[in-house]
Amino acid sequence: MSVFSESVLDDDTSVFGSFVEELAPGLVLLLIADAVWGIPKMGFFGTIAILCIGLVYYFFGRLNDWYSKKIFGGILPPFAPGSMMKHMEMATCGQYPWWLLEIANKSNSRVFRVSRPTKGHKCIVGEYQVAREILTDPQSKKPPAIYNQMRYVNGSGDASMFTLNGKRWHAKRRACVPAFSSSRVRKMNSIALEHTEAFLELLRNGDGVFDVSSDMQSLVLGAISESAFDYIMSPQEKKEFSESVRLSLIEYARNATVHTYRSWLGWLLPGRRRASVVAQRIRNIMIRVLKRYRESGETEGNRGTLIQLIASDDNAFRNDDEKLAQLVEFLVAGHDTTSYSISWALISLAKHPEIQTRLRDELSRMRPENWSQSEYLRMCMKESTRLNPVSSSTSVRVIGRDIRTKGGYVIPKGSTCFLWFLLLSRDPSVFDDPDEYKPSRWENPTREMLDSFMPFSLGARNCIGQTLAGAHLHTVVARICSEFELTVEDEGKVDFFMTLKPIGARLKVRRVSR
Ligand code: HEM
Repeated sequence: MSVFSESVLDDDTSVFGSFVEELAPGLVLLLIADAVWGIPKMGFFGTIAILCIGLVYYFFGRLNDWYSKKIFGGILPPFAPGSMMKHMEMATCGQYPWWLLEIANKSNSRVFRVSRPTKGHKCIVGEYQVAREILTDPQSKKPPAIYNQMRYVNGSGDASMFTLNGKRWHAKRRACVPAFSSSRVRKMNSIALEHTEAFLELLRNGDGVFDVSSDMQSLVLGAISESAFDYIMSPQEKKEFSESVRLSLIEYARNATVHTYRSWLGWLLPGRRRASVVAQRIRNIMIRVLKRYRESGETEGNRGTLIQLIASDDNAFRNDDEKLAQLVEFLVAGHDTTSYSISWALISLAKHPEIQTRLRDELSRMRPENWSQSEYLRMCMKESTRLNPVSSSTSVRVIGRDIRTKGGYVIPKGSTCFLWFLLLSRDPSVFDDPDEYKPSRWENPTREMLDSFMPFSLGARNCIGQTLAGAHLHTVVARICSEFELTVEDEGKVDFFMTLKPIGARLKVRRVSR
């Protein structure tokens, strides 16, 4: 599978690049002044004065580092190589996680700062002790500047659980927790199994090849919509929803969080206009979901489902806009992550026939209702989630106190920390052969391995849907593998925005006797 191949360190523009960028405000002023008055009219001293502004700006940056050291009694984490422009370019391309992983593996610290044109320190965190400390600290907060962008995805710009801090977040979370009780997850999972059976029927009658990401997206979207919202999505709606989510996440979750000016320019930018149109389409689908629920009302069958809990709670969700925003969020957060996790698991098994055969043998010795207890299935799923954690970077926090890294650096209070699960789960000092798919490594895991594995994040803001995701992952993968032998027809390519996606990967299936 093609991943990032060009080495960042071969293209190290760090020293010269950051100097030029930090000098840039002075140069820009000079150009403006030249255009307005003409440099000759400004005179020699005027030109020097403007250049000095740039220099002061540059030295202030250096001074800031020195000052921080004085205040925090520690050295700030090192800057990642690469200029600010390079980082912004990489952060908006699909190869960003691999690029950061390469930086982490080649540098002496898995915590490093990156240059962004916004206030405060920005740190990439790839050290599990620091990640755990940040995620479990009640003083850590989600930065509104980043999470607020996600609000546009629902078409109204209204707040939802994922984007809020404080009391309003807590009320929404508490209202939705019962939808993920073990009995509800069992019911939801039995619907996912029905959708899997329908998919297997298509495989039996198909040409023996399937596009793993798009088929798993369709399967999981249908299953979550039916089981959590009591709504059966048409194939057309599924397609429209997936495509709209893709386009709106590219704009709001990726481009606008890096280029903050995009929010100010709004309708002037084609990407922003397009994202706004597709966000309305997402909202329209949810309006139909809510309308259908209201027509049928609360029934024995839908009691305790997400739609019933959200629609009937006027305190946690104060109006229809908030209800719709929350419904969108669940479908977006749930289907993308779960379907790509299933896809990665199937791809890993397809690439490793001996592991696949061992798994199939183990499943064949068990009754299907006991598959979830299969130790080998659990190890295979854990390993594919470690190797390709779909939510590689969804956790961003502003820290409420100074935090010291293993190497003795200090991340100062108020820094924005991007927690990269890919960097944790491929740390060579924790995992032997970190880039290899080896389920057996989980037979006797070390404490460090267990502590580095946090695909659903940690603390109060961990994933509310993790039990459902885990159940779907085990059920769908086990059911497909029990009947079909998988091989890779086309590896496709890896893409990243919000989640890590195996795009265009096609698997070949051959039916095995059961
Ligand atoms: C393999 C599948 C999944 C993965 C890897 C995953 C991962 C995550 C992660 C890492 C977070 C925390 C983000 C943060 O720290 O800011 C999160 C939050 C969340 N997830 Fe998931 N998730 C998955 C499936 C689901 C499902 C199935 C649902 C619901 C149907 C869901 C709903 C949510 C929601 C609503 C939040 C926000 C929780 C809050 O802020 O209190 N996720 N997820």
